[in-house]
Amino acid sequence: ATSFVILSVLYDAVSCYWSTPRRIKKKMAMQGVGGPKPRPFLGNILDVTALLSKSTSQDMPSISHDLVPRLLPHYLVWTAQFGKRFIFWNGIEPRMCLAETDLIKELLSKHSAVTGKSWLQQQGSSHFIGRGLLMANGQNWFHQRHVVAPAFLGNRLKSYAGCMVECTREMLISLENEVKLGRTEFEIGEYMTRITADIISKTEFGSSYEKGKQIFHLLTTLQNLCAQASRHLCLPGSRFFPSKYNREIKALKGKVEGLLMEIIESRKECVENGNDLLGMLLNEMQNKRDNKGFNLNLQIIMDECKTFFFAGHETTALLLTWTLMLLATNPSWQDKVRAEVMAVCNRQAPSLDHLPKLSQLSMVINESLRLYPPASILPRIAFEDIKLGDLEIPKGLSIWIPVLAIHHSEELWGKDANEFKPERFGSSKVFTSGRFIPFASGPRNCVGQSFAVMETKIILAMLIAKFSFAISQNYRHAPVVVLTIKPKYGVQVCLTPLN
Ligand code: HEM
Repeated sequence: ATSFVILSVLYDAVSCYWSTPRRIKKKMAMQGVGGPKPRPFLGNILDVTALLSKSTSQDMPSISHDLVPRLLPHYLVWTAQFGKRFIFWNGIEPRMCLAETDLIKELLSKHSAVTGKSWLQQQGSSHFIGRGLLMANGQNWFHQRHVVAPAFLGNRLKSYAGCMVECTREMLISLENEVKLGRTEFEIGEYMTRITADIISKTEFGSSYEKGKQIFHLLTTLQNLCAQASRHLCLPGSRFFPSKYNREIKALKGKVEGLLMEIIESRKECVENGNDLLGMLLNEMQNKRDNKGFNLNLQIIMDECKTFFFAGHETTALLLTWTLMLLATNPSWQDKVRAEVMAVCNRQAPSLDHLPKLSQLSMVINESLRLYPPASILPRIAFEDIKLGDLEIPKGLSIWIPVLAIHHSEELWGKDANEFKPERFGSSKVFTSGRFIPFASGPRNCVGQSFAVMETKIILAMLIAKFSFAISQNYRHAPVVVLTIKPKYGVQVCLTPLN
């Protein structure tokens, strides 16, 4: 029996590290899809790192939005060499870059049930978000999505607006107080990170939100540690090494889950009344307890809570930060949006009736999502052989959709693709062409999209009505990618209160 186990482990290792990737490579090569030569175990990781460290070694010379040469230099090098479709290797995982919008649309809609998140991705994030919705696959994903989606729709979604307004009011008071004390320059990204954390903590945990914020603080540290540790994942068995990272990760994970359990325990008696996200999940767990089907257990509930924070907090903060940078450097659009907010809201806090009327603001937000999409890449893996357009995609192939490159493509957007021109979102045609995918598309799109847009509109409308802002001399334009697109040194703006 022991030799059988050893043989089967050996077989799995050879299959995972050698024969499967080579089978995939051969099948794609036969269809004319080539790519750069990989190194053993590391694939093309070193090529990507070298190109990126060169392209991001300095700040951008001006506030230009031409981000692809800086943030996806490998995409440019390899498309020039191999065409629109090419395969590169992230360690042992072959990845096909797919930039054709009709094929992307087909993949994300028609094939959503037989594609999902790869083992490598799940491993990289397993300690901080586990198998929450973002990393779930197959039937588990399907059930989790059905449980979670109602929390982001209709009246439930609307019920979060009051909390968003309240958190923004608090932020504006603190900004006003600092201005009164003589401060003029603010790193606005810090404020946006804090307000989106406040909002998600309150909507997730209701009255336990202070403890929620403590959890989120630990989760951020955990996420950074996991990002560092995942660089070594290409080495077989590395996740089992008792390294310093792995020990720290384990300890932090235990602390986060301990605190989450404390909140859950304290809520046991009042589960029925929970009108926050956690309450909804706990209710669902009680209702379905006797069902034979999908079991929403405490571990999944904890993973879901961590996932909402991870997926919803930094992305929205970055959307707000980049939009403020764009408005600070385009004063005519700032004036236009302010005039619209004044006309629609008439010095009141934005209400649910006001939000759809803020069309100039929507156009600016969309243009910001196009130029600076927080999620710059969409990854998928094929769980079965798929026929995609003229391509036969073999089971096990990872597909890498370069959202940033699609959003900046001159072929798709015209010669002014790298310019800030919100007016291009004046027509609804933009949304059907498949070239605008900041929230992905199809059944597995962002479940929090409406939440994020509502939050962004409320915060920006309230901020723009209180302050005018200009970019500071100290701002250094240096976007970098660390999972999301970030301003390396923050965004410094000078605020002037409006009367
Ligand atoms: C501007 C803000 C946001 C952006 C740009 C964004 C973008 C995205 C994208 C591109 C995906 C697909 C990822 C993939 O499948 O690889 C996604 C999924 C997801 N997002 Fe968002 N998101 C934002 C805000 C939010 C918020 C506020 C929440 C929740 C409170 C949220 C929760 C999720 C979840 C749970 C998923 C996984 C959905 C699934 O796989 O079914 N997101 N988001």
